[in-house]
Amino acid sequence: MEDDDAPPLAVRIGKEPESNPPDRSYRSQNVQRGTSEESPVGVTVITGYLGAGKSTLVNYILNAQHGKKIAVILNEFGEEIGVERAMINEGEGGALVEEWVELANGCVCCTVKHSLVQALEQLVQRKERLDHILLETTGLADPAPLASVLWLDDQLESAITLDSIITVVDAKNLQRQLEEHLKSSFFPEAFLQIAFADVVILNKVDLVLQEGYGLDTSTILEELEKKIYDINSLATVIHTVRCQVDLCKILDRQAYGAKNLAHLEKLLEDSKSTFSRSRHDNTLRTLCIYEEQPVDLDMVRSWLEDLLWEKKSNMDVYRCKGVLNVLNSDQLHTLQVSSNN
Ligand SMILES: Nc1nc2c(ncn2[C@@H]2O[C@H](COP(=O)(O)OP(=O)(O)OP(=O)(O)O)[C@@H](O)[C@H]2O)c(=O)[nH]1
Repeated sequence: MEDDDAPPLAVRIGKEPESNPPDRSYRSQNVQRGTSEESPVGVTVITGYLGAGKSTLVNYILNAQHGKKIAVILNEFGEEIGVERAMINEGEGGALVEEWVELANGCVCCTVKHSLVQALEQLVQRKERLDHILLETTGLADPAPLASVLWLDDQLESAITLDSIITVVDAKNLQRQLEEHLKSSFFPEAFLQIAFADVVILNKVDLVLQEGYGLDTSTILEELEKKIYDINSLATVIHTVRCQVDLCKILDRQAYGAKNLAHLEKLLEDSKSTFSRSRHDNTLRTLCIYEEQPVDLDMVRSWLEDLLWEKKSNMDVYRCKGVLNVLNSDQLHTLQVSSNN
């Protein structure tokens, strides 16, 4: 990983950078290039740990009344293409989405980074102009290299702009993920995704309410918010159930526009000295199962029980999803399991 890819951990800074910005003139030139021609297309990066609710947010945005022509780039860690897309309601004949791009078999933050650049180039060269691009990363993505692609790529920069990085977190699992990260450096992605966010969506608040933990709900949520601010004091935190959020709070934020440039540069510089290099938790693996024949639903259920609850395969499963062609059914079924839910 190159030094330029190191992420900006969000740290509290004073107002001085405005008056004395670091000398990164290439960036300033590119920002000016973007404003002198047609305004660049905003890209919202939607990140968040496995099963936190990223696709739920994409669905919510696409189905809202925003009047925008939106393209969606989906990135899947596994090699099976189409599973992620099956989780999203594209509308009648795909009407809700202007264009889809699926990048499978690797993470946009590392192995398929170049495919991302190509995909973005193609999207902005379309005859019919897009209003916005949503990029849903894998749950294991580190936003830092993505931000560097979107901020610094010469070919892209005049045509697109990083509008915002939205990190969706699972209110029920966040505490455990952060504790384990501190103890053992597991879940580095969960930590980095928050460090990098412009907006953190504290999702699945309903599950916190259900569980209660013997504490007042608002106390639990306040504690979680505090943990988020400890990592990133600059983020806007929004509580949601099923990612239902006012779109004004997440689209067209221009969070990384020229006016925040000095501030961002400062974050990037600061992060270089403080960042730990363990980008991916390499104890995690993905496994894709492809079955040509229709499956027996009872057998699938029993197999899942053995896998998830009895732990007969001797592994922890953080996320499981799929599209099932079920015996004696003329409809496709989707399968969703996210850890501890
Ligand atoms: N109870 C509850 N479930 C939710 C909420 N938001 C999402 N879910 C469910 O959580 C599961 C995972 O949601 P997704 O949107 O697919 O999560 P994701 O982050 O896209 O998952 P990956 O891409 O696999 O990392 C699905 O079964 C959702 O229906 C919520 O606020 N409350």
